Amino acid sequence: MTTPITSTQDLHVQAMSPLTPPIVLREQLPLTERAAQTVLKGREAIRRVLDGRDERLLVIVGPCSIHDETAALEYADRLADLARRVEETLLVVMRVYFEKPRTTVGWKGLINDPHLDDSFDMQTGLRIARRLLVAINEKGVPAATELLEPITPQYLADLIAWTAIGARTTESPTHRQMASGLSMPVGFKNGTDGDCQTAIDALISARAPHAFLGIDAEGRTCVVQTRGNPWGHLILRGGRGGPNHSPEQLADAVARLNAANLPARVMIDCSHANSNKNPAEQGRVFRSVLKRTLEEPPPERHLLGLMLESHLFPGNQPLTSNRAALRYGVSITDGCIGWDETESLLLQAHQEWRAHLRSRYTAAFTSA
Ligand SMILES: O=C[C@H](O)[C@H](O)COP(=O)(O)O
Ligand SMILES: C=C(OP(=O)(O)O)C(=O)O
Repeated sequence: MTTPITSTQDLHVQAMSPLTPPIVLREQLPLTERAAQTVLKGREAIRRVLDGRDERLLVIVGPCSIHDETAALEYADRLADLARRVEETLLVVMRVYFEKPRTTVGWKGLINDPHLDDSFDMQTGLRIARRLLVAINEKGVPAATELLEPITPQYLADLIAWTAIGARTTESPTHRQMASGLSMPVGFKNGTDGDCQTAIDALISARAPHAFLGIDAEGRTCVVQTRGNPWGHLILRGGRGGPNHSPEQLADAVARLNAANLPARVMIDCSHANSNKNPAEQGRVFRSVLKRTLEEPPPERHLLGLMLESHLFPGNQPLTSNRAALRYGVSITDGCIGWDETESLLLQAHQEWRAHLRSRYTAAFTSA
């Protein structure tokens, strides 16, 4: 008589439910011609800002997380109009964040739990995310997101112009490998400890080719071989010790990028630990970084752009699955600045940057 074999795996797994393969969702919600143009033009514009062919500032702005399609579309409409008004000086890309990394536990974003009730209907989450990205790109607004699950890009990456790897995953080999195969520029945040070396190591890693386990468009597990992504860049977001956007901290980051033979262009995230998670601080950080940059002589301009967490209305609110109890256009994750402040910050940046560029052109013309 044989002894029954005791099961040794899935001991802590409750259930597994198969998902529609990426190719099926992509066929059901296809990349339209207009959306593709927005993605391609957005990525090319970002690459031009990154390598200095375009002197505009890149501004990644939008909600901390998306939980309500209607509010996201209203935000995109407003941003489309504002982006046109400031396009001479600012390249505006909307934060359309569907995946939230958590320090411990909490709501993990619209893809993970679209009904906000721990039902984890990711099939619907992916569908809403894709539908929203098509609609936002159709409005001519390029989209930025954080990619957290390495499965997600097969479902959505054709609609993304710019990606972040967050503070909690910058050190993860999986995310560095994923970034090495992504088609768009990728910003790496410094780690939650505030040290930018983790992100610099990530930049080196993501520029290199990798081979790793992933999925293809049909959803089959496969070996993915990448070419390396040359469009990685550093984002300073502060850390446990406080903000890291001071002139000295920026100079230190630039020195480290130079030492690693990486392009010395840095984005400053005005939110997160750079504002001590206080949304009221974001405007002050934005204005102070901008003012400093305006005073720097042009060849030393290391500021690539700025990030703002902004929604239709300021602040945040506790999450509840009772949607009727949620205030419209208010974040359910980190506190955001409201639309009025967003508009005034971007318009002010536009005016100051335009005056700055014009005075430089005039000086160049006069001295020629
Ligand atoms: O941007 C959002 C949050 O800062 C991030 O998801 C971490 O949030 P938590 O520390 O509240 O989990
Ligand atoms: C989670 C985010 O940022 P960080 O990784 O800097 O905490 C974010 O930008 O939503």
